[in-house]
Amino acid sequence: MTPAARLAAAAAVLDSIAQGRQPAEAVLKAWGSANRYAGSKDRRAIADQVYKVLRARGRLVWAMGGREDGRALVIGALSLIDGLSVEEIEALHSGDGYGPKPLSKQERSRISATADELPGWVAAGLPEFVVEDFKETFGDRWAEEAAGLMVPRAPIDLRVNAAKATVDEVETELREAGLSPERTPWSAWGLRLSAEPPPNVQALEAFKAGRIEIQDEGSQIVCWLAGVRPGMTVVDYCAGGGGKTLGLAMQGLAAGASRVEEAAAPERVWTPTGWVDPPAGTKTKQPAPIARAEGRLIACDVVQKRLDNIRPRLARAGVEAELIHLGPNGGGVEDIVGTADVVFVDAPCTGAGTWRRRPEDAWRLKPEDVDRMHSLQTAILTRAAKLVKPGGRLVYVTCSMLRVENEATVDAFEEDHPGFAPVAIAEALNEAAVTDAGRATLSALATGHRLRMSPATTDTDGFFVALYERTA
Ligand SMILES: C[S@@+](CC[C@H](N)C(=O)[O-])C[C@H]1O[C@@H](n2cnc3c(N)ncnc32)[C@H](O)[C@@H]1O
Repeated sequence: MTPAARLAAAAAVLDSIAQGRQPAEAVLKAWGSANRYAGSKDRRAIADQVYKVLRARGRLVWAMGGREDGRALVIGALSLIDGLSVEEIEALHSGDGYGPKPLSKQERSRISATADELPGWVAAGLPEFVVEDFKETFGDRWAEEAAGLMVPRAPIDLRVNAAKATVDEVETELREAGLSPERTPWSAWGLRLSAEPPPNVQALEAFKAGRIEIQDEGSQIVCWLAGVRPGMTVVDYCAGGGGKTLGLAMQGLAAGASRVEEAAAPERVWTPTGWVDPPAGTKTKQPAPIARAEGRLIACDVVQKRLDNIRPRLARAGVEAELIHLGPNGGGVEDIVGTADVVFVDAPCTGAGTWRRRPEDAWRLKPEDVDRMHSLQTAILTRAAKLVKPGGRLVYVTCSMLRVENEATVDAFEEDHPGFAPVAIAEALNEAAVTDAGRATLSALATGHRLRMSPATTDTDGFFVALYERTA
């Protein structure tokens, strides 16, 4: 494809992203499948152009006089981000072949204009109501936090599965596969891969055999703060894709079972009616060992499909868990009420902490979505709290950076639940699978029982966590 044709394709992809709810990555993949003539270099160049625009969208809409279509945003990016002259941009818009049609008078005048003074929220690259929330939360540091959220190419973090390997073993294995993993600074079980060039983690033997999972370091840390120990009853109340379920399971491994003997473990396969042993002599690709945690691990969700999707992940990791499909008002867990040692609430949220990976979500968010999330989170936390036994721990987590979903939600919970006492993050870190640097840094960042991580402060996705112990 010519450079001009790639620009036209990027504009079309941006229009599809704006019209739907699909992640940008999925839209790009679909475009690639529908346009087989595009080679890998073309697809890469188009993806780069698309993400460049998504990360600077607010600024580009502003520069292009309020236009939000893909063509205008691509033209704006060529001028504002790539620094191309009007003539260079015109040359790419000759209308020849599959390239975009010539610039209109209005487009030419927009990119010829000297840059206006940008309002703060436009310069920050976030929606205006988000910037207001950031100012309240971060004070003078708001712009730094906002910039961190829109940085390109967030690294890819892996969590090593203690049931199957050590960090040293996986690090060696990945190096032998030609990758350059580094230890994550805070989580003791994390390895970090550069996003450039993008590694195909799912194709790695270590992934297929369940020795690693893709999990942001911040997400690993919130699991370690749950304080799960062997023998406990642990409820992952909003289990979703099961990422945290697997992290929690790792903490619950009995000391003696922390490494599974692959040869000794029976191979079992998942069928719709449960786990069965395959007939003698059958070879199966199912990862063999089940690292049986002592106690109970229960993963709940209101969406059955999400629970179904956890099964292969559990199987790959060699973990057993009970899966419970919750009713719309939390029905289905009556027998657990007041019995759980740990209830982990990874609440539905706007995902504003992950915008460095999915910048398109920033522009889809409406203020009313955030308020709706706050109400849902408060209701879920209240329901989930009932499952905690006296002396047990309640963990509230979001991957949002917004005060309304974090401080405001736990403020409301604390006011209505005097029987839940705060547990200091610093105290929880003493038992957590973190490095010495992690213990020091995260303790210093915490405000008592609340901790906020972010791209700007911890180089992780944005996470908020609050810890409680049921005292009455
Ligand atoms: C942030 S996601 C969980 C991500 C997951 N813990 C992980 O690490 O992969 C939130 C989940 O909460 C679920 N959810 C939404 N409403 C709920 C409710 N009322 N009760 C329990 N879970 C709910 C959603 O279906 C979604 O899967």
